[in-house]
Amino acid sequence: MQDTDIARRGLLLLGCGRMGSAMLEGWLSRGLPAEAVWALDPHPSDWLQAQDVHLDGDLPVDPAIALVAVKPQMMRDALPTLTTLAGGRTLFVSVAAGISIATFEALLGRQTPIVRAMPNTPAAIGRGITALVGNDQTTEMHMQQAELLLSAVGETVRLDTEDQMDAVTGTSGSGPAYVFHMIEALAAAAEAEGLPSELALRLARATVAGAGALAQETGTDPAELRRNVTSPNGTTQAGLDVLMDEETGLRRLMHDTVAAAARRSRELGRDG
Ligand SMILES: NC(=O)C1=CN([C@@H]2O[C@H](COP(=O)(O)OP(=O)(O)OC[C@H]3O[C@@H](n4cnc5c(N)ncnc54)[C@H](O)[C@@H]3O)[C@@H](O)[C@H]2O)C=CC1
Ligand SMILES: O=C(O)[C@@H]1CCC=N1
Repeated sequence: MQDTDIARRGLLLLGCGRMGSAMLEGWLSRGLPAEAVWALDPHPSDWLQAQDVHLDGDLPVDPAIALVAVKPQMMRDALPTLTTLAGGRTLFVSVAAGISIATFEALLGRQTPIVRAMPNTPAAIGRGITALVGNDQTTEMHMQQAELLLSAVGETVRLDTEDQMDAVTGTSGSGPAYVFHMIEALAAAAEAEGLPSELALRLARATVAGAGALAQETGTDPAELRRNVTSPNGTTQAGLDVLMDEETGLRRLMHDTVAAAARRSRELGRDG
């Protein structure tokens, strides 16, 4: 991140809570100089206050990117702080769930280049994935600049249309929480089988992390990886008979989970 337009002109972060901090942690650890970052947050965490970023002072004159990471419900209050930067050279990037490009254009003007993005918290360790889509004002250069920023904290993927964003939010934006709950549930089940809690959690955490890494690093079809674990009439088969039950199994639960999150994303877009 050194010697980039972002490092030279600056990055402005509006809202630096859980998601803003996860990304900022990733950028700083990948060489973005702290003095190139301006953060605005009325309730800065201890962690944020301990960074050498410009905190809650004047706006930078001409930041390359203004990244908006406030809650969707706070958007209408928070965004006017940045209107002096709208319609100029600064690229706006929003990570807010649900808030459409049209809403940003209404608040910032249609001349403003705006990228709507959906990252996730593994960005803190450089293992996030962010989906992006730009408005009519974003050029290929703007998209590449947003990708440069977000690829420093994980993978990036461009969407064909903005209406894919609600499903993306319900899948990869919220998805880490589903996986963390999987660790919790697996550990609780191990405890119920008599293991001490510390051992149960250690086994569950390493299993989810190891299986995720194996799927990611080999690129092998997860169904094949699953079959590789499953000996005919063995222990895994007995477990999967429960987990893959058509009526009560994980596929249906996950379907309903992602559908509920995507629906909430659409609601946030309507109601703020
Ligand atoms: N947490 C997550 O996993 C993800 C969150 N997001 C999006 O990121 C955004 C932030 O979410 P979180 O970080 O989870 O919430 P959060 O509540 O942890 O952070 C929001 C921050 O905004 C600050 N804030 C409130 N009013 C402000 C104002 N007027 N000006 C500047 N800052 C203000 C708050 O003090 C807080 O630190 C949301 O729009 C959410 O949809 C997107 C992807 C994943
Ligand atoms: O829960 C939320 O609304 C945010 C958006 C995706 C992940 N966290």
